[in-house]
Amino acid sequence: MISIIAGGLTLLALYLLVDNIKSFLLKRKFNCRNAYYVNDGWFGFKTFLLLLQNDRNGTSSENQINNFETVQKDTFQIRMLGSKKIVTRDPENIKAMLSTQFDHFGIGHRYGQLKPLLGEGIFTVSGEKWKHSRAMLRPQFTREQISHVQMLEPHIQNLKKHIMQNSGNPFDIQELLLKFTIDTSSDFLYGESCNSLLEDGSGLNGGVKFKSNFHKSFDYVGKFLRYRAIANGFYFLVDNSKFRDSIKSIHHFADYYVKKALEMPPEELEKATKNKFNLLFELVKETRDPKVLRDLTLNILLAGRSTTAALISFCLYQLARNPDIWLKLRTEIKNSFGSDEEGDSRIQDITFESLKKCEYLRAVINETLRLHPSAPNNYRMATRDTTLPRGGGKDEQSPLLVRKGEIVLYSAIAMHNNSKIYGESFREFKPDRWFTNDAKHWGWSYLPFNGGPRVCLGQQFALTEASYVIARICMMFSQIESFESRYPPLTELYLVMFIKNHNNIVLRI
Ligand code: HEM
Repeated sequence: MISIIAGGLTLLALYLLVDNIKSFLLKRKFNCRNAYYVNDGWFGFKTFLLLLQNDRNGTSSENQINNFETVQKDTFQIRMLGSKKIVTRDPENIKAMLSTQFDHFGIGHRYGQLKPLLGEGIFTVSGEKWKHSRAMLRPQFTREQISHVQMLEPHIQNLKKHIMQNSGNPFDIQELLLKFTIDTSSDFLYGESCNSLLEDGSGLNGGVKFKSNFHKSFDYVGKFLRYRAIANGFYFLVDNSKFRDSIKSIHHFADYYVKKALEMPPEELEKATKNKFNLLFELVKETRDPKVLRDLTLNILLAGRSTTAALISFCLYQLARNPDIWLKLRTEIKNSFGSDEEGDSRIQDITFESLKKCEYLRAVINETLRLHPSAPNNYRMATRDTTLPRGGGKDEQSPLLVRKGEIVLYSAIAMHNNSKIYGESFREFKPDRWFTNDAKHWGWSYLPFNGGPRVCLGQQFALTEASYVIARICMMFSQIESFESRYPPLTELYLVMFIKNHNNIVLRI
């Protein structure tokens, strides 16, 4: 027995020795230097516990920004639970991973982590499968941009009813926005909304009781998946029966519509598509595999619903804190589309194109996503031995060796909050910065939607939907006030960053 253990240890020592020699030679070959090393002295256990603590306290996004400021580096190395990780906010390194060296980096354990909910879809797969998924979905997004705004108005009316019920008292807009975006997403994806905003229980659509189950299940699973992502390669340990039951109820929802679409005769399907766009009907023309249809639509739902709700929620939080900006934005919107107050609302004039012309609105949204990116951090895993262009050595100008299987964490929120890029006012909400010359040079330093081949497919969709909601709120209400005194606010991170607990605001006509 002792000889087996001794043999095993010798083999391990030999493997480590050979691996270290390989690293040494690769570093020499590519002129690499090491990145600054943040060592907690406990094999990364303290770092991990701190991460969980910050998560609980709502300070994890703040902590990400502070970590870079503390070490005064744009790239550093840490050890978490024994394994080395490179952490970066350097735009050059992020660009390399997402674009110029796209093939050298993959999405790591994402498939296993998200598979129970998403199966094989654009968000979870790589290589040829990903290319196929993306090629199938891309045409739907260009078409969709044109037709989607009119579809939003009935849901705006449902949202307004809730706001009016609070008649000038604080209420949690974030909760309502999550319902709003699941209503609009289900409408867009399946041609029928789950109508979670309707108070009359009319979630009983077509005999399936979605209302209470669907959005609650989706929220629960979203939270749970975050912990599977944190567990990294050990994601399979993060599981419970509520998680599995919630997924069943989400699948039940999607399968109901998929079955309905597959049972439709082709002429009826064609007629229905002409009346009103929905993604499922378009995809049924490409494939009749129910599992593929479920996976594709749920991937879009996960990617697009909470991210857009978070953007609108943070935007209203900022507008409520900044009366001058609210006034300036309302003036632009009133000039373009009128207002309820003046009795000259021109909802029919709000289109994809006319919203794009509202420059101040776009600057307000850009600035919201700079300070509060819905996906504040992300990671990639090296698929081969490779390098990153910067981060090595004291001056961080030397390349950095990344061995196959190593994880590089990148933080959009820390990059967006870097004074070297955004100047001394980097913490302030200043939409006007988007009209300065500096803005022309931000490029890869501004990355709310990622970049490169896996850039967000729904970027225009999300910007249009958020612009529409914010424009309509400006038209319907003359005053906005916030009851969240903390700045920056405490946040919670599931897969998407939200304001922790509630975003309590008041809207008055
Ligand atoms: C403010 C709203 C949104 C933000 C900030 C956002 C951000 C992102 C980011 C950062 C990624 C890259 C994830 C990664 O590769 O690791 C992504 C991917 C994606 N997003 Fe969005 N997103 C938003 C809304 C939407 C919407 C509304 C849709 C669809 C309706 C959508 C569809 C997708 C899809 C399909 C991908 C995967 C692309 C691929 O891997 O090829 N997103 N999004």
